[in-house]
Amino acid sequence: MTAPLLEVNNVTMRFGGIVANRNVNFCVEKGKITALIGPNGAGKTTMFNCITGFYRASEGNILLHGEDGTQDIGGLITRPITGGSHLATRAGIARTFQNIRLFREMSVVENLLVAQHRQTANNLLSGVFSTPTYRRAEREAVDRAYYWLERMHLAGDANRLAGELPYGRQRRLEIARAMCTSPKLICLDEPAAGLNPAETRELSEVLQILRADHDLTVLVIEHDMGLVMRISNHIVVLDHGEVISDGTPEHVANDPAVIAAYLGVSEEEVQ
Ligand SMILES: Nc1ncnc2c1ncn2[C@@H]1O[C@H](COP(=O)(O)OP(=O)(O)OP(=O)(O)O)[C@@H](O)[C@H]1O
Repeated sequence: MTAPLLEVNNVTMRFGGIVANRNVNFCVEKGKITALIGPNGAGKTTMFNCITGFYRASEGNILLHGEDGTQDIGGLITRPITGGSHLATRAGIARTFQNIRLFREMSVVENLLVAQHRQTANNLLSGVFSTPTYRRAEREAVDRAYYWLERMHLAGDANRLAGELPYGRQRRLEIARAMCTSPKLICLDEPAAGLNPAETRELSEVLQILRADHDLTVLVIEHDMGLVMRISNHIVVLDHGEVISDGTPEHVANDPAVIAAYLGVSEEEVQ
């Protein structure tokens, strides 16, 4: 096992009396594709929201390791005054959403430039006076946007309105936008939802290319088991908020606890 990029340690997340995640532990290895799966209501999206800094876990911690040290995601989002989920993005965690959230009235390329706002907007004065540093940052942002459009096979759509793209392309645009933040870890929430089989195949190729060519680490929630088994190096299974299985695709696919959870029967009935 290579070094973990992300560690989820004893995370419990409560909404009043509802326990969405209970004492969850798992690691995301650097340069691998890890899938988080489980039946509906298992707590996958809640876990994602904790990892990406949208929620502060009620208990436990989530650590992102990097060459620049270790960041505690819960600590970043609750930092006094400046804290928030943007600090998780800044630390190197990007995400896409179950329901696509693009700027629909902006062009495709504008969506990618907005994502790079932090890199380009050094300060107000450099923008007003269009200093050489500011112009270089702008050029780099445009280059990065077109680079990811090419990689996601969207270059021909650069000037179309994002909201006018077919659904499968909008999904790829969300991934391109996340990649423009130069993440260490990209978290994809049901990227194949609503895609037809051809689009799903294309998505699986894109994810494998991202991992192989860019040494990217991917954490994905997905219900399409064909896709999960094809692309994942490691699978974590949640049921009723708890981890019930963790291992290779072969291990998880043959685990009686996982089969029971998906069939809605007890483990003894499967064995
Ligand atoms: N903001 C919230 N307030 C109260 N309960 C919540 C909230 N978010 C999630 N829950 C509850 O937590 C549990 C886990 O929900 P979650 O959305 O994380 O599951 P999931 O595995 O992502 O489900 P699905 O596969 O259907 O998207 C559910 O019982 C859900 O009703």
